[in-house]
Amino acid sequence: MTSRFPIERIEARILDIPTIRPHKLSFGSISRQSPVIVQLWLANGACGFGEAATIGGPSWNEESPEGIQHAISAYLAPALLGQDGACFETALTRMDLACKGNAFAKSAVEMALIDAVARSLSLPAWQLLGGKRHQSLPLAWTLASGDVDRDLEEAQLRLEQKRHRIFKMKIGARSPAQDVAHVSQIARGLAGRATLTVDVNQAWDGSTARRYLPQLIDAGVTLIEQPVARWNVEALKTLTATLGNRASIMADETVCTPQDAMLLARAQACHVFSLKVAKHGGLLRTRQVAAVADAADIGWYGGTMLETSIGSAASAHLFSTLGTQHHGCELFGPQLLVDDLVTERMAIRDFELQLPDGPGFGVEVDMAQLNRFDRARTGQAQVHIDLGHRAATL
Ligand SMILES: O=C(O)C[C@H]1C=CC(=O)O1
Ligand SMILES: [Mn+2]
Repeated sequence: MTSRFPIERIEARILDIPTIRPHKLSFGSISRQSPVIVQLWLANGACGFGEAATIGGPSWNEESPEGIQHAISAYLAPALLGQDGACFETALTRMDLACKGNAFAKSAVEMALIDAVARSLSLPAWQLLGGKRHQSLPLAWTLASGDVDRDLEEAQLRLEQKRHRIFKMKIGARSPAQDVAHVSQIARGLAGRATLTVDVNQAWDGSTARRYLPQLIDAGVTLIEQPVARWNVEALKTLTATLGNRASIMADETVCTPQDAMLLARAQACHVFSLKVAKHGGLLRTRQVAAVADAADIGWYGGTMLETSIGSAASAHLFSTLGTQHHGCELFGPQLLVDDLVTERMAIRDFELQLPDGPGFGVEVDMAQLNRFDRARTGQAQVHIDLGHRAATL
């Protein structure tokens, strides 16, 4: 069989882009994002873009920007050069043979491949991913300044602008009692005008979660993300069974592979999966995890790793193809960054992200912006996270 879209060149670079304010999570505080941006050229001249963003270097999970860039240039790119770019599954299998794990790195390459092939065909990426079912999705914003007044100010503004009315609060860095007080104050300030989520990012053990989650639910929280360590499926299962009639439990770090999804589904250990293209290892594998959710009557949420508009648009194309049992999305990454890499961002109207059309992912990359933030040009140091008072308590 002759190759229709031979892959000619693949390049990966690390960018450093400051955030508009410190973003505080259970494991530390970040003040910049360091996405890896992939460019993939086909022999026909088409070029696609992909992105893998981590949070706090290798703090959210094992992969770091430096490791991702290395995996791509040393192992994944050589496995794909000269291959037919249109055979997406074969490309994924070749990457698996060349490299175990490294889901984020693979996702960035697969993204660039799908963008390049879709552009060659003058099609939106969603056309290659099953077809568009949603024109827009409710868009959440994360309140994570660490300060109640600042969080409330941010939320008020975003409500007035009709951009967001779902707010996710990052907790788990302070004591559970302090977190309950913080969340309750915000809930009182926004009463009746917003939906509230908390993301504990694995910080609590099972008994802390059993004791404090009911208090957060009493305060008005309706969706609870990854309250316990990613291995702690037993605790997730208990929380799902006991809190299920009052709030939904969402798995994030626990659900990466389709096998993780099966395990959670069999154990009835959550109500919702947070889907993230990077942790699932690409757009196609995110569809596999979503299919398990669908088959098990589990809902989905369009998650983010705080990508620029490149990775966010790619995720938006995929999310636009998924089923109806969703809890909206949080593709707000571009808004948290001081600047973006595309000429025009996806639009937000009436609290909803307008899901883009093509060609490819439907965003045009501004090469001057890529060069402006390129670590190879700016010579920035590899500083990713401030462990702050979390480390001081150890
Ligand atoms: O969900 C996460 O764990 C990571 C990320 C998503 C939104 C946000 O503020 O942080
Ligand atoms: Mn999360």
